[in-house]
Amino acid sequence: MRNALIRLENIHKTYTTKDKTLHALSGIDLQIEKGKIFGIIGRSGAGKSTLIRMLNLLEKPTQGRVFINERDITAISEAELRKVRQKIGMVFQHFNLLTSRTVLDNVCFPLRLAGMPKKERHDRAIELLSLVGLTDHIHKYPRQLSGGQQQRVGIARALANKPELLLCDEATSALDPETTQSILGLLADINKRLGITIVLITHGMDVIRSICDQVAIIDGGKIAEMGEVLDVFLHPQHETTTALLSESGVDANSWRELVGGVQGRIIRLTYRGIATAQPLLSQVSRELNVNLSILQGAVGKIKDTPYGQLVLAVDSEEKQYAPLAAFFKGQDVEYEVLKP
Ligand SMILES: Nc1ncnc2c1ncn2[C@@H]1O[C@H](COP(=O)(O)OP(=O)(O)OP(=O)(O)O)[C@@H](O)[C@H]1O
Repeated sequence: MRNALIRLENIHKTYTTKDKTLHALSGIDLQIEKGKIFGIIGRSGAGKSTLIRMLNLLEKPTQGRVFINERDITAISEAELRKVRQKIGMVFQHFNLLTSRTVLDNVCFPLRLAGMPKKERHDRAIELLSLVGLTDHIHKYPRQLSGGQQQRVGIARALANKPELLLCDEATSALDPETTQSILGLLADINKRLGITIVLITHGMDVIRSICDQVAIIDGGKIAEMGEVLDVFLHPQHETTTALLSESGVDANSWRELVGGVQGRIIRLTYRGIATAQPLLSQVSRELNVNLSILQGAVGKIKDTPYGQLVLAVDSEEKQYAPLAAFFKGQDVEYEVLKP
């Protein structure tokens, strides 16, 4: 891949305890492009935390290699690794702030560790706290802030050393839905404005849908499926993906329950980048004299792209099917026959 910031090569992680050996990750190959937001989703115990902690080697692989900017960081000294880690920010589920320090001091802390002079780190921290919208709270203590505000401090702190990569370990799991959206909005903004690559792990497809460009679904320590979020949402291939989508209200298969009483063909139309296919349906129905009834429909937005997917029953003369397919293909609408 051109522009890969991260490349994992055949990563295995085995935990050995007294009475058993557990394969937390088995043969993970993965590339993450610079400037993207990459989501890792899976059920509890699938291996997400182990995987994200591999990216800064907080967790060392039992086998395999981790490359950042094509440099193998499994083969460098601890001192070099510390420098690499300074350029990787990390945001945690429970914020991990220093409770006895003010908001300002929390953000200054990593800068002090990096050896930045006092005045400079003060100015940089003020600038970062303004970026995350906390200018009015810099002298407060973490306990005086809401969960969302504490996470904003966590994000400002993670950005302190101008990282190239931001790792978010369930960054919104402890927050209510509204606060989750505002934190996701902040992360998307940071990605866009500062060009920082973000890797996040989550249990929720809604998080993936809101801000990610690419997604990997992991199951039992392996990658079940991986790709562009739009493709994975619209054409899930693996049963874990389908189950996770269905839990977040995206059920691509409910049309099957209606299919018994339907005459004619069943087709599926998928479109991206246009808000609604309604005018196309009216036009084709009029021009080709076909009756279309909607068995299932979903319209929405994935990140910034509107999309729709409609399952239709077509009542028509046999000779009209070919022009019908041609019409949609000509409109950049994907046309699939689900039942001939
Ligand atoms: N230090 C450890 N020692 C032994 N087993 C571990 C250790 N860390 C993780 N595991 C095991 O490895 C597997 C993967 O764990 P991991 O925490 O990566 O999953 P996860 O997908 O992040 O789960 P969750 O969503 O619940 O956090 C689990 O079976 C877990 O019990």
